[in-house]
Parts: sequence; structure tokens; C-alpha cells
Amino acid sequence: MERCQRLVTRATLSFVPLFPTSISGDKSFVRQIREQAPSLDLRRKFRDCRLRSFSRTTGPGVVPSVSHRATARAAAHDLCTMHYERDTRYDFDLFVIGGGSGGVRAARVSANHGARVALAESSRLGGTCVNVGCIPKKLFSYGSHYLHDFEDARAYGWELPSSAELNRVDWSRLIRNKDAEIERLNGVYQRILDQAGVRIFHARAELVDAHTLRVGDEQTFTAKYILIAVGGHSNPLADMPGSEHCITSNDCFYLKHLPRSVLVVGGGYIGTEFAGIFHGYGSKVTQVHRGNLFLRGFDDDVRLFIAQQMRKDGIDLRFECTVKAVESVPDKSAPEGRVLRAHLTDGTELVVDQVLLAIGRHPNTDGIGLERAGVQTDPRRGHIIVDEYSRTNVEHIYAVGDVTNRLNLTPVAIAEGACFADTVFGGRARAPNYEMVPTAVFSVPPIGTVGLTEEKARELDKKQGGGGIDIYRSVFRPLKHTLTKRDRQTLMKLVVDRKTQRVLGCHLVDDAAPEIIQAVAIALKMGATKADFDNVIGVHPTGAEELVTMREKAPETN
Ligand SMILES: Cc1cc2nc3c(=O)[nH]c(=O)nc-3n(C[C@H](O)[C@H](O)[C@H](O)COP(=O)(O)OP(=O)(O)OC[C@H]3O[C@@H](n4cnc5c(N)ncnc54)[C@H](O)[C@@H]3O)c2cc1C
Ligand SMILES: NC(=O)c1ccc[n+]([C@@H]2O[C@H](COP(=O)([O-])OP(=O)(O)OC[C@H]3O[C@@H](n4cnc5c(N)ncnc54)[C@H](O)[C@@H]3O)[C@@H](O)[C@H]2O)c1
Repeated sequence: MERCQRLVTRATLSFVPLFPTSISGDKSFVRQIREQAPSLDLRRKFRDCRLRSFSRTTGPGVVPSVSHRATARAAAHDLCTMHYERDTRYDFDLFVIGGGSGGVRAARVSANHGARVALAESSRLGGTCVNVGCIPKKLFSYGSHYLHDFEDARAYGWELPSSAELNRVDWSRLIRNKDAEIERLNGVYQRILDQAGVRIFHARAELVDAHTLRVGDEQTFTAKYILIAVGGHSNPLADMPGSEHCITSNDCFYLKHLPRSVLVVGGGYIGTEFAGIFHGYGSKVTQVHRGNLFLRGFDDDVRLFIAQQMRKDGIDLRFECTVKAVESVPDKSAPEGRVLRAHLTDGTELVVDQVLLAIGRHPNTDGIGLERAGVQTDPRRGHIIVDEYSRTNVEHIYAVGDVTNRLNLTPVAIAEGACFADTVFGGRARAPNYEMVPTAVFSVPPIGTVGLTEEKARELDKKQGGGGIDIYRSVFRPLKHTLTKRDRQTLMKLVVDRKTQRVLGCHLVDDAAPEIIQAVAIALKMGATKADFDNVIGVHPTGAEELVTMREKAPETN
């Protein structure tokens, strides 16, 4: 308390008059106040004296620079938004287990609301997305397009060496460069949390009881609120003979060699993205999926179209087929000193360098003491059960992100984390909104999608005895490939409610689809009708202009 009084006094007596020129020292001062001033009252006093000092320095004759003004306003806003009165009966107001997408956002926003926050991360900050998910995957995806791009460049006049000469990949350089970027991002996350005043433990944490956590082997802390944001892990298909020879998506980012051939098992996001990545880098790829068509949950037109395009590119895509056993066979000529013989359910065998299991992910709920705290999980799938505010059955324990198995996407985990923080510490109950969440599959070519599929829209329409669904579909060769002659097509599709004319879904397959779909999602979330789309003038020449020029309804099939 005394220390805080001193800080406030220092703010009024010495710091305040220097205000316009000591902005850079200012941020750390705000941080100090956040960390040291336990009472809301003291923080408010500091805020008030800050605001007074600012208005004094902006009096006649003093013109603070724009950046000074912005910094001061931001700092004052920071302090104004501290709603939460700390509870000193506990070591922390909030303990976050897991420093991935959801956990980091929740920790930062909660600290900004004035809570004393700790976060434990057993691996690397940033979690799946930063270390072994979205980011390295997208970097690999960029990298995998170059050979095609070089080949296409010839049609545009470029004189380049032959494809055989171009097709040489220094895989270790890719891994090194990727690692450096990920390390940089780990540092960014560390700084974000440090600046917010979050205490970070680079250790595993588990629940001892409903308010107590063991952190690493030795430390124990109490917290008023606990947030579980531990994510998930790949299904290792442990029951399959030879599964120990297979890799998961995590391993793809650390392979010593580019595999000459890969069997990809699974027809979801990860399998389809890695099939494209390895194929683009020059591996011979076979992808198997146990169902009759992969990418379940996506629009059927998109699923068929992507399958067609991938096959044209040379990927061996097999449906109603999966792997039943894998053997390791020594082979001195193979990069790994062995090859893998995969036995498939269609009766065939494949000899490959790697078998990638991409058959879904399980929540990390084992061994974190949920039972000791009385937190309920789903008996079938193991995820933590939460309500719309991400609260578990235990009043002060919350969970966000993949461990709750709602929509397992990074922006969703982030939104859940932010809503949690605002609800518990920000004085504003906020539930994440899962309507019209756009998503992309970075396959080759990529998919961008938002809203209802045609199948889902028809099903709902039938249930509601509605007036029917109109489909607008366009398939065309993108302008770029008129010169390259590459056998590549774009698909654009709108699903429209016939009665209200509201656009219920948009499904794109195109190199630009992941970028375009973000903006389309805004329109759909605002309730745009087909006429709204038609009223917009296109951007020419682009593929996206097709979205506002589709006039012909597709013939009725149902
Ligand atoms: C290959 C791949 C590609 C993906 N690509 C995309 C994409 O392009 N776009 C997209 O939106 N989503 C993508 N995702 C999904 C996305 O990564 C996840 O939805 C997101 O990371 C979930 O965030 P989270 O906070 O729930 O968990 P995570 O990010 O997984 O974070 C959980 C953290 O908790 C830590 N942890 C676990 N147990 C403990 C413990 N007991 N103590 C301390 N720490 C612990 C883990 O080490 C981890 O860092 C991809 C996923 C994968 C696997
Ligand atoms: N671009 C993105 O946004 C992106 C990219 C990667 C992952 N993700 C997220 O991560 C999640 C996990 O991805 P995923 O591809 O592992 O899972 P998924 O659920 O998308 O696909 C799993 C696939 O494995 C198959 N499968 C499941 N069990 C099987 C078994 N025992 N044998 C054979 N096949 C089996 C399923 O039929 C399905 O095709 C995704 O659902 C998504 O939410 C998102």
C-alpha cells in the first residue's frame, strides 16, 4: 500500500510535469501501477491525476505531438477500463493453463481489466497455431506453390531453367527459416504478456483442487478464477499396428528430409492441406479417406470440385479406403534409412517414405486434474463442457478454445478468450457469436466458405416448410490460366433463400478464396440479399467480380 502511495505521489509531483516528454517511460509506469496498485481506488486516483496532468500540459502554449496525445489517451483508457477489484485472498485473480491462441488473449485482456493474472505454458508460447498449426502450415503452403508459379511464368515470357532443374528443394533451409520466424513470434507473445503484467510460468500446470494449481514440480498457487485453455493433440491411431512409424502434423514441421512419397490418412482440413503442400514440394502423394467423399461438412459441390482438381494435379485420392497396418522396412537408399509399407483397406499396399495420420484431434483433458476440481467433460469425446460464456459446471472455472471442441479455429479461440475476460473482469457479459464464421482450407486450390451449405440450407428449409432455396453457381477458368493453359478452374457458389432472398451461404474454390471470403462474411452477417450483391459494381478484371454478376439460377436438382 505504501509503495502504491509513493507511486501515486511520484506521479503527481515529479512525473506529471514531465508528461509530454516522458511518454516512453510512461508505458512502463502504467505497467508498474497495474502490478503494484492492488486497489481499484488507488488505480483510479492515479488515472485521475494522469488525466489532470494531461489537460494541464495541453493548456495554452503547450501542443503535445499527435503521438504523445495518442499514447496518453491510450494509457488513460487502459486505466479507465480497469473495472475489476482484486481479491487478495488468492495468489492470483486468474490463472490460465495454456498459452495458445485462447489462453494468451484471455490473459492479456483480463490483465488489462485490472486482474492479477498468471499463465502457465508447458511448451512454447503461441500454442498450436503459432508453433505447429496455422502459421508454419501457411508458410509451407506459400512455399509449395513456387514450382507451379515458375512453370506458369514461362507463358508470361520468362526464360527459366527446365522444371527438372527448378525442382530442387533445400528442405532444411525451409525448416530453418520457418523456425526463426516462429521463434520471433514466441518472443512477440512473451512481450505481449509481459507488457500486460501477466506472470508467465514456463511449466506444466494442473489442478490440485478447485482453487489450487500445481505449477511444475514444486510450486503451488491459488487463484480466484481458473481458465483452462490447453488445446488438443492429434489422434495417434494407437490401436493400429505400426502406428508408431507414422507421423502427425506436428512432425511435418520438423522433418529432416522432404519425403519422396507420402501417404496421407484422413480427409479433413489437415490431411487435405498437407496433401497439397507435399505434392507442391514434389512428393508423390496418396490421400485416403474412409468415407465416400472427403471434407465432410463442406458444400458437396466444393468437395467434388476439389477432388477433381487435386486428381488433375496428380494426387492419388482414394475414398472408402484407409490404412490398416504399417510396417517399417529397412532401405539404405531411402532418406530415413527405411521405407514404410502401408496396408490399405482396399487390399493394396503402398511403399512410402512417410505416413501422415491426419484423422482428427482430441482435447488435452487427461492428467490436468479436472476430476479433482469437479470439472465435467463430455463422456464420448472428452472435451470440457461449457455454457455460452465458456463457464464449466464449476462456477469459477472456465474453458476456451479447442479443449471445448466448439469450432476449432484460432480466431474462435481468441474470441472466446476475449469474451471470457470481458465477462469475468470487464464488467460486461459477452458470449462469442458463432453465426457466419468464415473458414478457409489452404488446399490446392484453396477453399473459402461461410454460412450454410446447399445441403444444410435445403434440410433446414424443408424442416421449416419454407419456400425453397436458389443456387447460383459459376465455374470458370481464371484469367491467369488462359495463358498458362494450366487445367485449373474456379468455383463460386451462392446459396439463397428464395422467399427472403437472403444469401445464406457462399462457397469459393480459387487461389484468392481465403482472402475474398473474409469480406463476403461481413455482408452475409449483415443479412445481405441477392439483390444487395447484384447492386454492387464488380472490380474488373478479377475472379471476385463473378460474385456480383451471377444472374442465372442453377437448374433445380431436388
Ligand atoms: C496443422 C494445423 C493447422 C491449423 N491451421 C489453422 C488455420 O489455418 N486456421 C485456423 O483458424 N486454425 C487452424 N488450426 C487450428 C488452431 O491451431 C486451433 O484451433 C487453435 O490453436 C486453438 O487454440 P487453443 O488456445 O484452444 O489451443 P492451443 O493453441 O493448442 O494452445 C494450448 C496450449 O496449452 C499448452 N498446454 C497444454 N496442457 C498444458 C498444461 N497442463 N500446462 C500448461 N500448458 C499446457 C499447450 O502446450 C499449448 O501451447 C490448425 C491446427 C493444426 C493442428
Ligand atoms: N485451415 C484451417 O482453418 C484449419 C487447418 C487445419 C486444422 N484446422 C482445425 O483443426 C481441426 C482438426 O483437423 P483434422 O484434419 O485433424 O480433423 P478433421 O476433423 O477436419 O478431419 C479428420 C478426418 O479424419 C477422418 N478420421 C477420423 N477418425 C479416423 C479413423 N480412425 N480412421 C480413418 N480416418 C479417420 C475423418 O473422417 C476426417 O476425414 C479441424 O477440424 C479444424 O477445426 C483448421
